Amino acid sequence: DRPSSSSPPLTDMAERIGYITRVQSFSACHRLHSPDLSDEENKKVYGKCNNPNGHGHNYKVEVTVRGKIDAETGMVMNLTDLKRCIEDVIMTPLDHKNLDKDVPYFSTVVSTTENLAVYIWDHMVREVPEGLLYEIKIHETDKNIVVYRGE
Ligand SMILES: Nc1nc2c(c(=O)[nH]1)N=C([C@H](O)[C@H](O)COP(=O)(O)OP(=O)(O)OP(=O)(O)O)CN2
Ligand SMILES: [Zn+2]
Repeated sequence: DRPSSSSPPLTDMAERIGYITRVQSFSACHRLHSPDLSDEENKKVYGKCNNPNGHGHNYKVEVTVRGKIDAETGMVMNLTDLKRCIEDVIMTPLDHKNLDKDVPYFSTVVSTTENLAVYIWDHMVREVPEGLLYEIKIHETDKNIVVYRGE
């Protein structure tokens, strides 16, 4: 039977799932050079991005978490906490750095945006509450965008 207009609104007991995203930009330089290829092959594969002195990007990263909207707080997680995770995982180790020279991970892994997304995922997944990390999306340029979801 339909509740009368005077009855309190039905509390929605269904589990509601939300996706929240925080965006952060950072600047870094790199050179696309695979240790598994010869210098000639590197030049062939990466072209101008293999120039020895490297180049820079203003990367824009979108970190998305997915989870239940908490009935009491109304939050999937506090975006202030996500901001701190981004500071620790992205800004401190990557901002204004040379990815290949300042980040040990990229001393043996070519610093493509795909690999950068994997790096950020692997470190972010340890920082956010278990099971919540959904997606890392990186805009390397206005035209180049990479998505990684932990697969
Ligand atoms: N699959 C990938 N391909 C390329 C990557 C990458 O990370 N993954 N990265 C590069 C270079 O880093 C380069 O800086 C970006 O490529 P490009 O689009 O050529 O950059 P432009 O500045 O030339 O931008 P346009 O506006 O398209 O000219 C290359 N490939
Ligand atoms: Zn580049």
